[in-house]
Parts: sequence; structure tokens; C-alpha cells
Amino acid sequence: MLRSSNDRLGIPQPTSQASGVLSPTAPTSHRSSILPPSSIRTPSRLQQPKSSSSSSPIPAAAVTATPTAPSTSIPGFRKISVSTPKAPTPLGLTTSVPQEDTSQVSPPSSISTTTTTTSTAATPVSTSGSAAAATTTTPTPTPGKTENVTVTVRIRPFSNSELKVAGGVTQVWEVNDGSNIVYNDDYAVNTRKAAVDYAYDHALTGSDNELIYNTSVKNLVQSAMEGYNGTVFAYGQTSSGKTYTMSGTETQPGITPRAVEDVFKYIRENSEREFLLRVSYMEIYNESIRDLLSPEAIDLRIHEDKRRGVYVSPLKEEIVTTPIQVMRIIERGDYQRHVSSTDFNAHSSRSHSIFQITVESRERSSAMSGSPTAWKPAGAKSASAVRVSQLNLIDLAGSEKASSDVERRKEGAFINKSLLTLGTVISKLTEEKGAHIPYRDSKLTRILQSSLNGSARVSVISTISPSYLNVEESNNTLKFAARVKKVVTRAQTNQVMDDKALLEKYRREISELKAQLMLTAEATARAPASGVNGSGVELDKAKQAELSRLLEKERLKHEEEMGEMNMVRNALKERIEHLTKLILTSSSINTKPADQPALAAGAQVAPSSITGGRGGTTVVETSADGTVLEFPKEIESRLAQKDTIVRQLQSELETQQEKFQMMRTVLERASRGEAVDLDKTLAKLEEIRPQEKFLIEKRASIMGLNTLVQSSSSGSLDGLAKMSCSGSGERLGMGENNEEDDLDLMDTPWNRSELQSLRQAKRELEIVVIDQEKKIEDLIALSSSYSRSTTPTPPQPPTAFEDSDEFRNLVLELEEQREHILSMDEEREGYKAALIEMRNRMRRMEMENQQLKASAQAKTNGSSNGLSNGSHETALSASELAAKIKDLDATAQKERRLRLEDQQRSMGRIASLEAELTMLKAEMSVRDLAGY
Ligand SMILES: Nc1ncnc2c1ncn2[C@@H]1O[C@H](COP(=O)(O)OP(=O)(O)OP(=O)(O)O)[C@@H](O)[C@H]1O
Repeated sequence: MLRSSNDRLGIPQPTSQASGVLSPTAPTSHRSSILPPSSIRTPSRLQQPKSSSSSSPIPAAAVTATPTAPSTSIPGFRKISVSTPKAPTPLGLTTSVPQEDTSQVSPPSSISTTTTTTSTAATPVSTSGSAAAATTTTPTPTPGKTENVTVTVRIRPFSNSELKVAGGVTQVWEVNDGSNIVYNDDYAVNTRKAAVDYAYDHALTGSDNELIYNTSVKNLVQSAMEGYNGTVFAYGQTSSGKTYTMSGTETQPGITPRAVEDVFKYIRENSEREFLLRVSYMEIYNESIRDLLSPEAIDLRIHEDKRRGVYVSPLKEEIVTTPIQVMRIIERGDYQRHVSSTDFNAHSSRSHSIFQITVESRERSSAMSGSPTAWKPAGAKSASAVRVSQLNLIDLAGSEKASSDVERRKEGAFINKSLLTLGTVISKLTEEKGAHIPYRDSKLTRILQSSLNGSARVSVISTISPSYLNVEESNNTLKFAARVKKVVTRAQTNQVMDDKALLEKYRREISELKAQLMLTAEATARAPASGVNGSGVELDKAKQAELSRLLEKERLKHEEEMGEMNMVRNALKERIEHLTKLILTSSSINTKPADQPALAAGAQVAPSSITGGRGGTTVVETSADGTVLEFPKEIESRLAQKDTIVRQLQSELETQQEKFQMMRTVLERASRGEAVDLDKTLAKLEEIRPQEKFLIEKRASIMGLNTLVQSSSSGSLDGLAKMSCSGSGERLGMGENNEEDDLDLMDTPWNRSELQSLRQAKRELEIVVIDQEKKIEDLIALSSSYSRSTTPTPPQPPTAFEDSDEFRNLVLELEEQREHILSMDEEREGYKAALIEMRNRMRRMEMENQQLKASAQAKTNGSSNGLSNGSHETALSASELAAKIKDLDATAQKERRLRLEDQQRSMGRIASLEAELTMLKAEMSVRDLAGY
């Protein structure tokens, strides 16, 4: 489970129950003693003058808290009583503690000297870490001089669950002399335990994180700023207070935010050097290394080289310029860290987390010359050598007993194994000279190898519970801490002379850019004034016109060139400004608005306040060979995202084109007057509509991508919100930010051409997409015009396509077709009428013919009978009649032939129908027979 940083921080400590008082029989001692909550508070031992001898009558301290006393409260924590010193109580105790301190101190009168204990400390330890000395600065190490690891044990107050359980409030441990841990006398007496005395550099109680920071870490941070590697880690059983110590709460910022603050404070106060800071954050979860700033990067590898020692790669590093920016990054990383609720801790860290600050610094005198010629060749011995050091702040996962949950048990097994290996490595380092040290047995020891084997200053904070319930685990932690105390280191500074240091690289780049800027300035100055005809020569009108045309052309060209030149100059200036901002000096840091107050872990940070320069976080990454590269992960993931979108768009466009072609064919057929199924066509056109949605989505996703890059570079989450609502109104990928971000990312030459070609491809694609969109719109308009013509819908306003020539031609063509069909119809009707007329004429002629025949017959009969009635009713001569009859006969014959043919055709058709009928009848009878 991943948790939010707020979950991780400020987990409220329950209010303790008031119960019990110091037993009158309890031996008083000059130890700090952790007492049950109701114990009377006395002035903190931490404010007492430090005792030089255990036998001297100095007060003892006891941790306590009551919920009822007037107090200065730390939200989420037990209320701590604050009272003024009083007269001794019947128990001989005074009741005064400093604010937020939970130590209880016995007055001198009541103190019996501490019973002598058997010390389990293997080495004599310094007691320099008393609270009184806490805020003083110990000298930075002498290069090459050996020193022991600084070990601090911190006993936290009782937790709520401990207070609730029987025996939970039995206090086992006490702090003695500010540096030793011994058994509480009551506990020792009641359990008849042999006394123990673990000796460390510092032993602390209470909740004051400033105290522990000043006591155990402050010096180490200072020496990290001076070029020495430093490692701080919190070690202890689960729920013993490691995260509380390292991260802290809003009211009690832990070691990490305080260290960050001090890093910037150091830069502010050291004007003779300039600095470049970069940070990374990783976790080891189930023996796999994960980049908390780039969570998709899992299972990172560990490498080693002579120059850098052991390091993890590829690990994202961000260049930082303000404390608040660093806190924001930590918050981001914390959000990704594996945290779960366990049987012992509601917010238990299930991984070891390692936060690294890499500090590069160099004397300003050599760096600030600003002249491009001031650079010495790489490797040259000069004051420009860059010091590189690393500060590791590590919150280990807690050792734990078996958990009831399977997943937690598995995690616990990994945690315990790596902590066991850490213990073994420490043992071997201290006990067996020249023995094989099994650093490689766990990722944790491998990463800590450089620190443990000598070259770093190391401070270990061991956290324990005060309760009897955890006595066994606390004993193990104390033994581990005692062993670590024996580890000897020999810190030394690292000097880098070449471009491997980013500081050197950036300074060189700034110089080169400044030189380029000067060149462009000179070029601008040299540029001729344009548009002036200063010859004073009289020219004729035509020549003058020609000349002014040429001059105008020349002037435009010149303006264009000047515009380009200015763009280059601005880009150079911006880059110089950007790089300069990354390099921190006391003056630059003092002028920064980010002079924030002490940072509380989990404090809300405005996203805008973390952006520096042009609003982008600068990301670097160390390659496997130890070279520091700029931005590769950002570039890679961005290119990959863009590639995917380009591929998607291309395939979508191909589909679109196919459909478009299909539609076109249908429309062409329709325009030719061929039958087309309009409904089907319209349905197909409808299918195209969802693709519009796709294009809009793609546009939005490209816009979102730009926003994402912007947000990732600014470290803010609001970019993601912007992403979700961006897009619809803008053209594909044409967001302004895109190019700007690309410029930011184009800082390295290796990706420049790739980005450019990608941008070019994107632009080409945009044109295709826009073209496609236009065509689709046309098609949709056309389809609706067709549907309007086929359905009686109210008239629509004409679309653009209806006004087009193509549409007009189609309509004309259709009209012509229609007219043609009409004229054909008319013609056919005419033929029909002519035919009928012919038939009528034929009939009339036949009748006439018959009449003529009859009269001719009558004439013939009359002449032969000698009868001549002298009638001249007919004026036709016999020959004329014969001709007419012949004519009519021919027509009648023709008609007969035609009728005969018709009759024959009909007979044929009837015959074939009859045959068919017979067949069908036969089939029917066969079916009947078959019993269907
Ligand atoms: N010195 C302290 N003063 C007040 N409260 C403390 C102190 N140390 C720890 N606590 C509280 O005790 C609880 C457990 O502490 P924390 O989460 O820091 O333990 P942890 O050692 O990091 O545990 P884990 O290994 O499971 O992550 C938290 O609620 C924390 O606020």
C-alpha cells in the first residue's frame, strides 16, 4: 500500500493515562529515567550542568507526560507539562521540565549515586554529546583522520497501545549521563536482572527533534557541505520512532527537513563558494530498489566505480534551488513509499528509504570570471576543482516479530533479513580484521557499503521503546548500536576536475553561451540599415518603382533576419539565466523569495513556489558508467508517449481514409443516377461520427501530454488536473507550452534532432488530420442534404457543400436524366398514338374495300343483264378501283402477318405456361404421393 505523506507524518500520539507515581522505594539515581506517565516532572537533565562524575549528586531525568497538566501541546502528541521549579516534593523531586521535554530530574538531595553497572559497551565512548553541547558545532573532520561512527539512542515516550496493555507501562530503560542506557532500577530489582550499561555518544528521551538533530546530525550536514560524504540512518524495531525521528511532524520537523534547511543556510552563509544541489529518493522494498521520484522505475541496479564508489542507476536526480522545492520532492517520494498498517504500527514503513542530496561546490573566485577563456583544461590542477559530496538520509524499515498478515510477514522476512545482514556486516567490520565483509548479501548493505567501509561520516540513530513489552527487541537494538559504535571511518573530501561535475559543466556552458550572445550582438550591430536610398541619384519613375520594390523586399528580409537573431539571443539569454539560477551562491539564495521558515515535514507547499527558472525542475540521471546525463528519463518517456499517439493517429487516419473512399464511391454512383441504398449510406456515414470524438480525444491527450510534462517539470499535480480538461478547443498538439517545454528538454544535443523530427512529424500529421476532418465534415453535410431530399423535413439552411460546383453539377446531371426519360416517354406515347391511328385507318380501309367490291360486283351484274340504270354514283374507273383494292390488300396482308406473329408469340407463351403448369402439377402429385 502506498501512503500519503500526510499519513506518514504527524501520526497523533495518544494522550496517556495518568497512572502510578514513582515508588517511594525506587532508588533514585542520577540517570534520566523514563517513568510512567503520571510521574512528577522535574527540570530536564538536558538543562542541567553536565556532570563529570557518576557519583556526583546530579539530578536524574525521567520521561513523563500527563494529559491534565497545563501544557505546551504539540498537536497530535501527549500534552507535556511545563511548570516552574518547585520545592522538593515528599519524594524529593522537583516538578519543572522545559517545554516539550519529557525528562524528569531528581533534585540533588534525593539522588543516590547510581549503582555501578556492568558496562556492555565494547568501546570507550565519548560523552561529548550531552545536551548542553548539542547546539555547539564540533569541528569538521580532518581529512584522512579516523573517527568512530556517531551513535545516538533515542527512547520514545510510551505509546497508547503500550499504556493499554498489562505490563506495558513497566519501564525498562533509563538514560544515564546523557550518553548511557541502563536498566531502570525498579525493573532491575523486580526482574533481578543484572545491570547493563550501554554507552553511546548520546542517549536521549522525549519528542524534541531539534535536540536530536543538533546533537547528532548538524555537524555531519555541515561537513557534507564542506565536501565529506555523510550518512545518517535510523535503526530500530518497528514502531520505535524511526520515521518520527527522520521525517518528524508538522510541529516537530525531523532530521531530514532540518538538514535541508541547514544545507541552504550553509550556502547563504558561505559567500566564497558556489553550489549546485541535486536530490534523489529511492526505497528498497522486498529486496528490489525503486526510484520514488520515478515510480515506474523499479528494480534499479547497483553499480560501483572508483570515482563514485557504489551507486544506483538509472536514478532520477532533480536539481534543486530552494528548501521548499526539496520538501516538495520528498513529499512526492513519500507518497510513493510502501507503508502499511501492521499489528504494531498503523503506518509502518515497509521499505528502507534513502534520500540523497549531492552537493557540488567550488570557489567563486575561479568560477565567476565569466570569461570563456578562463577555463582550464579538464584535469588541470586549479582552484576551479569541484568538491562533490553526498548526504544520505536513511529511514530503515523496522525489525519486527511475525505478523498476522501474510503479505506483511513476507515483507517482514525481507526487512529482517536485510537488517540481519546489516548486523553481520557491522560485526565483521568491527570484529574480524581483514575478513570478508558480506556487503553483497543485501541491497541495503551494498548501498551503504561506501559509507560503512570508511569514506563517509556516519551517524546512527537507534530508536527503542521504553516498555517492558519490547524489552527483547530493544536489547537487540542496543547491542546493534553498541557494535556500530565501534566502526571506524576515515572521511575525506572528493575533488572532481572534469565535466563529470555538473557545476563545472554548467559554468563552461554559461561561458560558451555568453560568448555566443556577444557574437549575435555584434552581428546585430553590423547589420546594415535598410530601406534607405542614400545615393541621391535622380532616377526615372520606372526605375524608382523597381528600386523601391527591391528595397522593400530587402527590408522585409532584413526584418526577418533580425527577428530570428533576436529569437536566438533570447534563447541564449534564457538558457544562461536558467543555468545561472541552478548555481547557488550566498547572494542568489539570499535574494530568493524561498527564504522560508523552518520546514515542517508534510507542510503544505504551494506548487508554484517550487518552480525555478522557466518553471521547470531540472532532472539529471547517472548512467551505469557514472556519467551524469541531463533529462534522459523525461525525454524517453515523453518520446514514447508521443510515439504512441502518433501511431494511434496514423492507424486511425488510414481507417478514416478507407471509409472516406467508400463514401465517395457511393455518392458518385448516386450522382450517375444509379440506384443506391440511401439508408445504408447514411448509416455508414453515421459510423464516421464517433471518429470525430477520437480526434478530439487525441487532441486532448496531446494537450494533456504537454501539460503533464509541464506539471512533472514543475512537480505539481495541478498539471494533471489541467490535462483532464484541456484540449477540445485547440488544434491538435498546437499548445504553446509544447514547444517551450521542448526547448527546456532540448538542452542536450543528443535528443535535439529527435525532438525536432518528432515535432515535424507531428505537424505533418496535424495537417493530415485537419484535412481529414474537413472531408468528414463535407461528407456529413452531403449525407444530410441527401436525407433532406428524401424525407419531408422542414427546409434546412444550405450547407457549404450545397453551394459547391460539385453539388450543382450533380443536380444538373440528374435534371438532364429526368428530362431525357420524359422525352422518351413522350416519344413512346407518340408511337403508341400513331399505331392506334394506323389500325383505325386500316379498319376503315377494309370496310371501304368491301363496299367497293360489293359495288363492282353490282355493276358487273347490271351490264351483263343489259340493265344499265345509267347511274354514275361512282366516278371511279375500274382500273383505279383495282389499284386501290390492290393497295388495301397489301396493307391488310401486312396487318394480318403482324397479327399472326403476335398470335404465334402468344401461343408460344401459352404453350410454355401450360408446360410449366403441367410440370408443377406433376410435382404436386409426386409430393402428394410422397405424403408431404
Ligand atoms: N520521540 C517520539 N515522541 C513522540 N512520539 C513518537 C516518538 N517516536 C515515535 N513516536 C510515535 O510513535 C509511533 C510510531 O513511530 P514511527 O512510525 O516513527 O515508528 P517507526 O520506527 O518508523 O516504525 P516502522 O518501522 O513500523 O515504520 C508514531 O505514532 C509516532 O508519532
